[in-house]
Amino acid sequence: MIRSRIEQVQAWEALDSRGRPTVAARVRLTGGATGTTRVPSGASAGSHEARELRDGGDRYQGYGVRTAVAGVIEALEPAVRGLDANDQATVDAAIEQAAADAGPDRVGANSTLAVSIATALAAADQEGVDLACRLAGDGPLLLPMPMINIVSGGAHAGSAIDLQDFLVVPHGAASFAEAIAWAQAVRQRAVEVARRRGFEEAVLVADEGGLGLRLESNEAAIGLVIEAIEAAGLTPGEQASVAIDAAATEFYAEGAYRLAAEDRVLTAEELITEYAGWLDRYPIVSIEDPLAEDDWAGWQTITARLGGHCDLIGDDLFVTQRDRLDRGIAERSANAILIKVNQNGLLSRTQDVITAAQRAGFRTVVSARSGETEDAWVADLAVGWRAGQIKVGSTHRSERTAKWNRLLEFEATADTEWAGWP
Ligand SMILES: C=C(OP(=O)(O)O)C(=O)O
Ligand SMILES: [Mg+2]
Repeated sequence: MIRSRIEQVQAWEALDSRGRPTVAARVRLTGGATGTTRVPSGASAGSHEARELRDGGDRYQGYGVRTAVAGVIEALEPAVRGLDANDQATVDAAIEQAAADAGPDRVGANSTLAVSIATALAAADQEGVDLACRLAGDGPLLLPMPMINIVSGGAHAGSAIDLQDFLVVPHGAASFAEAIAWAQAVRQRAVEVARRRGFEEAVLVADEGGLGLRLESNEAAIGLVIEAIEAAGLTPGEQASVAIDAAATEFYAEGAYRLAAEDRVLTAEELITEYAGWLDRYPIVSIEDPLAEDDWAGWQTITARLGGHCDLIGDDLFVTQRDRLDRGIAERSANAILIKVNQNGLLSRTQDVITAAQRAGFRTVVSARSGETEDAWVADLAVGWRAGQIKVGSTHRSERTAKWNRLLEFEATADTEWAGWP
């Protein structure tokens, strides 16, 4: 008997970290192994992402996923039952075909990802190894450099400021554990810095655990992170620097970038000049989504101007889709990519995207979503695919610490390499 055949797929509604329903699934194999997962969900989602299916109507204010759960049971389980879970590509192809046959009103990317990931976890369970080891094959596991949210704005913090994330990158750390310890100290000090500036609400955390502060400008958030780095006893630029996720699609409309917190409207050229000024004044190692998802011309301009100075990471630009990445590589738009498996909807296709990006010399950052769960497998993806960097939120929310703790466990118990600043 082949013990790794898929015998059963179960699915149900679980809750994500925003308290919204999300699809959960369990895959059981003939040998008794199981894989269980809950899928994450974005708030500042790109419009070209694989679509998650939501019920609409009044139930859970339109956030229910009963239809997506039914899609797993009725459309996907019959398609994958009997397949070998060790053959992820064949399972994913069957999921993709069944999803296409059923149509987007019955099966969403949240349905397909649940089965795809649960299959990979079941196969790892059957083999008695971590998912990271299966993904790495014979290669060594690489612990990624973390970037950790300190100040939040945009869709994750009630638009307190316009740009979405101001993060710390502890690139001078000698190990992953030291990197987390430094980042945690910076996050802790940021609360004190904010209180000194009169922000009593600095105890409030945004969706990914950053501080949601109504600062006087977006640039002020950079200054606050730098001050917190210094307060933690670290040297900005040498031991720790700033990363930004502008999530610019969220403040772009009709050809212009509107910074509401500063009452300014900028063209792409003016916004690029703004970023260039920040790069002159502060140690900034990366800017994610500096421009909107379809502003390809702006992306070309910023990559030509600033690509030699920092990572320009495409999130909403690429949405972990191969065709958009290929265009970015050909046109020299961006020099790095954010990898979010639920933007794609299938594990093996996501692996194809990160492999293509690495071959093209792009930096790669595996990322969680703003709506997360206690699942930690995103850490396995980063380590097994040797991404080099990871972004899963702050050190102050347990759906985030689940991932940091998984990486700390890898460092303490497995044979790993430390990416350092890749
Ligand atoms: C993680 C992010 O946010 P969301 O999940 O809301 O898209 C992001 O924009 O990088
Ligand atoms: Mg982003």
